[in-house]
Amino acid sequence: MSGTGVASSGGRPPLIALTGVGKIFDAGAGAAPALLPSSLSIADGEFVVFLGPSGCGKTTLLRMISGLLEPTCGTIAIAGSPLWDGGRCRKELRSRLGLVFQDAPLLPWLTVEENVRLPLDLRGRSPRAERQSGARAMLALVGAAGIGSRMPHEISGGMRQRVAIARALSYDPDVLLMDEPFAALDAISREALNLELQTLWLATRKTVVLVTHSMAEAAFLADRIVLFSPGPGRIDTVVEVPFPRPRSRGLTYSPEFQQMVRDLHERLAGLMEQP
Ligand SMILES: Nc1ncnc2c1ncn2[C@@H]1O[C@H](COP(=O)(O)OP(=O)(O)OP(=O)(O)O)[C@@H](O)[C@H]1O
Repeated sequence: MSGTGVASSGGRPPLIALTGVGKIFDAGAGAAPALLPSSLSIADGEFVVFLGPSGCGKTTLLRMISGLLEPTCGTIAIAGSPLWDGGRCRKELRSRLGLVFQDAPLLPWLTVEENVRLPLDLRGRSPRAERQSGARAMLALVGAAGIGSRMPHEISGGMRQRVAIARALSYDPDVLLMDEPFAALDAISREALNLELQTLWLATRKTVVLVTHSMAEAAFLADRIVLFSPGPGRIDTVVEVPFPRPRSRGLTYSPEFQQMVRDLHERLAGLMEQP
């Protein structure tokens, strides 16, 4: 396992460039920073995982990259253009970012297919038939073909997360931002979805930024793992994951994989012990 405190994307041009990005929620006296200034470059097509203890600012940083939350300091650039412009998130850049959260907020009065189609329907730029076929193709891509006419309460938690991913992909974003997308699932479903997410990523080569607490999930999915120090958090180290793809379930039983998980554990424990 190699690690570096320099958060670069290995010489490739960054799709996402974070420079000194930090956040203080309440700038009043005594307010503690949620994230200390942090820098990172993410290349087009990379799979990056944010890993760190609770409260270290992973979600805060992901929300800032998604354009939902304005940084207190620093700059975020998407394909070389600043995401924020005079306190406003630039819509044309935000539309290049797809979001998936832990509990997929599907609208309960719409069918699965209507939920997936919703971003396209709201934009209304393409004909209805095209939106319908696009939504079906996205459901097939995430392993949820044939459930389009069901209602959200009729499908399992794993299926709901698949639907949320299909919806995020429906408008063909360049980047998929995922905040603990599988945390609420049982271990078997989570493992299956990790395998499917890898397959999806290999097929689409979207840039993915995923937040997790799971060291095994990070080691299985990531090209690079970004380790955060505890609160007030900041990006501490970036670790390259050497395992070739496609990665199989068998990899997780190998001594190399288990060593990597142990190393991650020790690094995080070391960060927790720092004064
Ligand atoms: N809206 C908010 N207002 C005030 N403080 C906040 C807000 N959101 C987060 N924080 C604080 O910012 C810090 C970082 O929170 P954040 O949710 O980003 O951490 P995290 O690493 O994602 O944690 P977890 O892994 O538990 O989800 C925490 O101290 C949290 O209490």
